[in-house]
Amino acid sequence: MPYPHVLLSAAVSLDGYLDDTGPERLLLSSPADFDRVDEVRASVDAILVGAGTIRADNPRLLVNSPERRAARVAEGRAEYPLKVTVSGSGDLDPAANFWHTGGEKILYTTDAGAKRATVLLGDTADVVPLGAGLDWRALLAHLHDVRGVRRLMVEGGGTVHTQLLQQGLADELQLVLAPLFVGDPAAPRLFGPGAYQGGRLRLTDTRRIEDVVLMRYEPTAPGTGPLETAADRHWLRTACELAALCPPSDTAFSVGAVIVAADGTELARGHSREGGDPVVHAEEAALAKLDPADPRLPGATVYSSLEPCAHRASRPVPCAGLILEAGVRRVVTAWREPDTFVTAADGAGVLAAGGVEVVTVPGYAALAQRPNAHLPH
Ligand SMILES: NC(=O)C1=CN([C@@H]2O[C@H](COP(=O)(O)OP(=O)(O)OC[C@H]3O[C@@H](n4cnc5c(N)ncnc54)[C@H](OP(=O)(O)O)[C@@H]3O)[C@@H](O)[C@H]2O)C=CC1
Ligand SMILES: Nc1c(N[C@@H]2O[C@H](COP(=O)(O)O)[C@@H](O)[C@H]2O)[nH]c(=O)[nH]c1=O
Repeated sequence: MPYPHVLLSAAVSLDGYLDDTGPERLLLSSPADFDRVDEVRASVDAILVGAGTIRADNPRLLVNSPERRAARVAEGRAEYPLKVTVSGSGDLDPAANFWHTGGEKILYTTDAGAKRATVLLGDTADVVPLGAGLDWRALLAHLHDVRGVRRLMVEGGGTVHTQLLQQGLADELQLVLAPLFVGDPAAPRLFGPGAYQGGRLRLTDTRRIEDVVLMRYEPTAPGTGPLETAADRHWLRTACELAALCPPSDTAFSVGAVIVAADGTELARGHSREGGDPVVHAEEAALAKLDPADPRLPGATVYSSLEPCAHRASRPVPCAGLILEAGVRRVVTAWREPDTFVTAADGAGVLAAGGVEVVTVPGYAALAQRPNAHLPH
């Protein structure tokens, strides 16, 4: 199920706080950084904040630059991004600036919250109940499928940021570190307690902006169950892109594969026909780079642009068998094998029968097929 690209944005003090406990919003960003935030807002389809931020800050969440708004309109987009909020209670102040500035507004809430919010808000906003609880995946799917949102900027607060990161739904973090301290344990923190990915995130950019530092990160750790995470999509895209390195062939697929440890460390990568071997497969090439006794293998995820093979003429063991032998318990793939070379190959079935969690992400099938466009499938 496709979701928007989710960008978490926040400014944080040196001691990790998002705000103080005073009545006014704490300005952590510098003037130039607020302008950068405005630029990011102008680039997205929707901006989301939690109900706690509406209560604490009474934000407008506008694109303030007239030039940026004009550019959006010139591109055929709405002048302002869609404004999105979440509330379990539905207890929202109808006089808040959020509802009376900018473009369209949407509230995601519970069934009980929707009853309360509808009374309070009338037709000021589109009120969308998501059931007894608030399911973030349902929210993201609704934004993508019903509202056409492809890029979502999340501007907090900490409760919302924490959930999206812990549930593996954040594609990107844009954090600004401000040179000041809050020092009040009652103040809201950027990230709360709970289960985060182990290991390190990927640092993709740093930039000095006056006296603050912008840091951009991407989560790296694979998901752990049947649902794909943002990090899974990142690694699967890498696998698909690796297939471009394959020497051309009219008699075999071009496939890329990456093996990633549970903490997000890349262990090995490979592609079809790598290193002058005319028949080696991507998963096989990647696994061959690892010690079979590597203790990280049982917790690792194999990403392969094409479903691992179930039958081979050129080798004794197909890739599904190699993966089982390696003790890997999770495989993420973009494209189920068509009948081009082997009829009814079912590598996913072989893996599942061996106890491996196989996750297929159809949204990446076109990318996996691109280097194989000359083959019938
Ligand atoms: N420095 C910065 O960059 C930023 C700072 N901030 C600061 O953050 C603080 C607010 O953060 P915080 O208090 O964590 O509030 P949030 O903005 O994260 O909102 C939390 C509220 O959202 C609703 N909500 C969130 N998740 C769920 C869920 N799974 N199910 C149901 N409802 C949910 C609930 O609303 P309800 O209570 O209605 O049920 C909850 O109380 C403010 O002080 C603000 O200034 C905010 C944004 C950016
Ligand atoms: N304090 C703080 C942020 N706070 C965010 O900005 C929102 C208010 O924006 P506006 O409606 O335009 O005034 C607020 O609700 C919160 O999401 N953001 C930042 O980049 N840096 C900061 O220092």
